[in-house]
Amino acid sequence: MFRSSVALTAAVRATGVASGAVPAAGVASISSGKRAASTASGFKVAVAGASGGIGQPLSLLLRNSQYVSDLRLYDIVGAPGVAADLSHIPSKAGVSGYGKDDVEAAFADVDCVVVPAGVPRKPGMTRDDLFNTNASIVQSLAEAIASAAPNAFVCIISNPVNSTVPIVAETLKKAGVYDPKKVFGVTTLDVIRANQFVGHNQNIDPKELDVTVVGGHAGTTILPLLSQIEGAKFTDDDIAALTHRIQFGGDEVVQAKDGAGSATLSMAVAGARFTDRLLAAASGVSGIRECTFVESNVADTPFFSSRVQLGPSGAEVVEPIGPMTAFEQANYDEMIGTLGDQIQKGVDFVNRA
Ligand SMILES: NC(=O)c1ccc[n+]([C@@H]2O[C@H](COP(=O)([O-])OP(=O)(O)OC[C@H]3O[C@@H](n4cnc5c(N)ncnc54)[C@H](O)[C@@H]3O)[C@@H](O)[C@H]2O)c1
Ligand SMILES: O=C(O)C[C@H](O)C(=O)O
Repeated sequence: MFRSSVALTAAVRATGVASGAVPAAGVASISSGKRAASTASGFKVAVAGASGGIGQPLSLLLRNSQYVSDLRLYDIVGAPGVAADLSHIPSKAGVSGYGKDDVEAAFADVDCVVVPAGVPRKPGMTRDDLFNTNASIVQSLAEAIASAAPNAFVCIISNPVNSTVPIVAETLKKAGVYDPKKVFGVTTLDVIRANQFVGHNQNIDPKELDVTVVGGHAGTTILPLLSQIEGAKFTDDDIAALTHRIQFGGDEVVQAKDGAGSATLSMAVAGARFTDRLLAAASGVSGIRECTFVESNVADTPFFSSRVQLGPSGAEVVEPIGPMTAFEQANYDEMIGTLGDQIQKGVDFVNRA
């Protein structure tokens, strides 16, 4: 009743991460530091930044995904240790860890690379303040993907997403391997926050919701379309307060962690949900529609997060934004220039002289 018009529940049940499904018990066949050979049907998935605050719980969740047969953990520090730890969790799937100099081996022929590598915010910082450090990290990882896994899906978590996704796209273009259907900015945390905050406001189970959140992933560029939630009834004050909380939910966590980083556990759940659904769609499960930041022409910027129909080739159909209220349109009009500037900043970074 309250859901957006999507086949959400079926998709959740079909994928497994959300329900914590673990494949049948077996002996982990791969020890850390070695290249994995798949022992179960599924996809080869690499996590870049696997030892970090997001990387570890995300890898744990992906370890339990029915769609992952070979999990490669890459980080400049600590990945073999994380892989050794995960390898003791019963699964037929392989898991292996790779250090600083082994990025090519980590990514070799994988089907999907998920990237939570890079520094997180501290209180008082914007996501854009991370650009100077994270732009180079993401660019170098994109170069390795272009070389070792040119056909892989690439799921970018590293901030500022509004700029790091264009950096990946431009880097892959330069290498001649860019497929716009395969590069995704992971904005799922905005969606799960919206589900949680709206669910409590409307007194319904947040797990029954799948709020459409469009735009980008930074402050006012995050635009939840609360008017598109079927059956919900909001006051104008609710809409203003919920919209602001969804836009600035990241700041709540940064402030509460008080210098120790930003959202990690909720992001791991969001990253695992997106990856699992992408892989489910790639394996032939139909009807999967997720909000994600992709190249498209549905808005006035070359990249935009909106609902995307996922399939074997990736982003198969980018759906239009749909009807917006005057409040939502005003928010869109106010932020779209900023979003365009942040995208252009990423493009310029790669194409600088
Ligand atoms: N998209 C989102 O919704 C979202 C949500 C939360 C955090 N983030 C972003 O995710 C990133 C990671 O956050 P975190 O809390 O996990 O940070 P973290 O510092 O805990 O972990 C980052 C990891 O990246 C690794 N790393 C650094 N350079 C690397 C490289 N060149 N190759 C491989 N690994 C490298 C580090 O060694 C570290 O283990 C940040 O940029 C943060 O802003 C995005
Ligand atoms: O807020 C941050 O810096 C991390 C992340 O983008 C979030 O939305 O929690």
